[in-house]
Amino acid sequence: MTTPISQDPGGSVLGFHYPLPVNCKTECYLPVPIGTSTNIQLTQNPFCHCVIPNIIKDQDFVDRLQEEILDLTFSEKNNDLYKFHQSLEDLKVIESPLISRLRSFIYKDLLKWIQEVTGIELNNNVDMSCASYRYTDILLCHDDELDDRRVAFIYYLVPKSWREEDGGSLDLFCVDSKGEPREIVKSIHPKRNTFVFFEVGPTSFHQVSEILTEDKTRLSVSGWFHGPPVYRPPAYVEIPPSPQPYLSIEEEEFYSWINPLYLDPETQAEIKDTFKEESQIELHCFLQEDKYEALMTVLKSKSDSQWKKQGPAHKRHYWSLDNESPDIVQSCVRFLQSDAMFLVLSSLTGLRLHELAQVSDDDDSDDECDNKKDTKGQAMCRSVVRRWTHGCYTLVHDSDIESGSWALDAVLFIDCDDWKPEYGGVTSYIAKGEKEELLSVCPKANGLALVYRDTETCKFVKHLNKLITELPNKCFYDISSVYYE
Ligand SMILES: O=C(O)CCC(=O)C(=O)O
Ligand SMILES: [Fe+2]
Repeated sequence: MTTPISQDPGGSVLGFHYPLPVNCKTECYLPVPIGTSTNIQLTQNPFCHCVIPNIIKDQDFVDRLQEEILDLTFSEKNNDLYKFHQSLEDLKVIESPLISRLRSFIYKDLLKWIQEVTGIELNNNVDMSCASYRYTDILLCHDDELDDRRVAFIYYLVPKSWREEDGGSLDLFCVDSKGEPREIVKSIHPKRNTFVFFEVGPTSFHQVSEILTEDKTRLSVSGWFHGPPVYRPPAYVEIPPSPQPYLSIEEEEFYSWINPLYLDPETQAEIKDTFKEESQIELHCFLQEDKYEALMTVLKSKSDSQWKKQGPAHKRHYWSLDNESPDIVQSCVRFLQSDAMFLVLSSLTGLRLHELAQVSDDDDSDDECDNKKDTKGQAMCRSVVRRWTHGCYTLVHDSDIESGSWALDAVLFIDCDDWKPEYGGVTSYIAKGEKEELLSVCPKANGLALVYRDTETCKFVKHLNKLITELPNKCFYDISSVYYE
């Protein structure tokens, strides 16, 4: 049994004549709609979503709508999660004829239909904007949950020639037992004049994969239907591996690693002055050249299977080294975690990372630091060896315990000659809840980037995009250490 959604054929300006499906709570494949040659697919897996191809019958309307959208002003949106352009105008009130008609189609006809099909209660709150994704743009894994969003929708206006290889698929993730995204189980490739909607909930993890075509634009109109908020279970909080106190290594071993420049008291004093002023500094040529080269050679010789993929996708994607066999990489980590290194870092930063560290009088000037130092115990450190390839990133997330404490970040970059910020892979520091970037660190070969961050600062590594495939190596490595006073 079917019922046309539009009671008045004249009123259905966009030619929406799909029959109303009955009892669509389970996976089903709806009958061919009247007047079109395609099918609606409503699916429950991995979460309730629906693809309506060819939704608007009038192709001329679609083409003119696109022209009207392209006349809007777009502004760049760029942060840890995304890079694309979004319309500036408020589409809630915009009066351009075709966009207004699309809006009323979505918020009258479609809203009613979606409520019936999904059983989700919706109100008349409207959210709608246009997005334009170009080469290397992306929207990483997220769940859309915010306040009373209940159903997300996207109407695609990509060129007819859009192919799978052009990227920009809407990827849907399934979740693991902790409710975190595990893997992509479905990719919806954008098609002109296709309308997609899905239920927003704790498991609605999805992403827009990177745009890989240089000459086509993925244009879309998207937004949310709102309704009574639903219960959201608290997000899983992960416990990072515990930091460790410093290790003892042979003096000789320590001196074989470090560039002697950084042991010179005068240089140390200069670095410390800059660091105290700016809370950050980049130390060039940090390792002795022969050690750096040897370290790089061994890292490059590691097989893919020695690199372990780190997730989940709504927090991070990079490769970390499963370092079991003793080799030069492990020696470098031991050097970075050594008591001598804690002491040198104290001299370079003025932080008290070692009981023998001299803390000068002017170190007591900062009240905030004072309070913190009163409560400190033994200094600790944690290190990870990472490989950054095309598609890697980290995201800022609410349940990040890591960014809840004062810490000194020390990242040693390897094999990243000629790295350009537009490739991604840049570490950005931002104040919690703010958009403005406080600092960005671009990988520099054999550079040690030191950043002292407070509890209100978080960091992320920007998505590494397709531009890195220009480079012969197509990746870089780092050893990231965090020191706690
Ligand atoms: O454009 C798409 O396919 C999805 C967009 C999306 O997920 C969003 O804007 O939150
Ligand atoms: Fe989304």
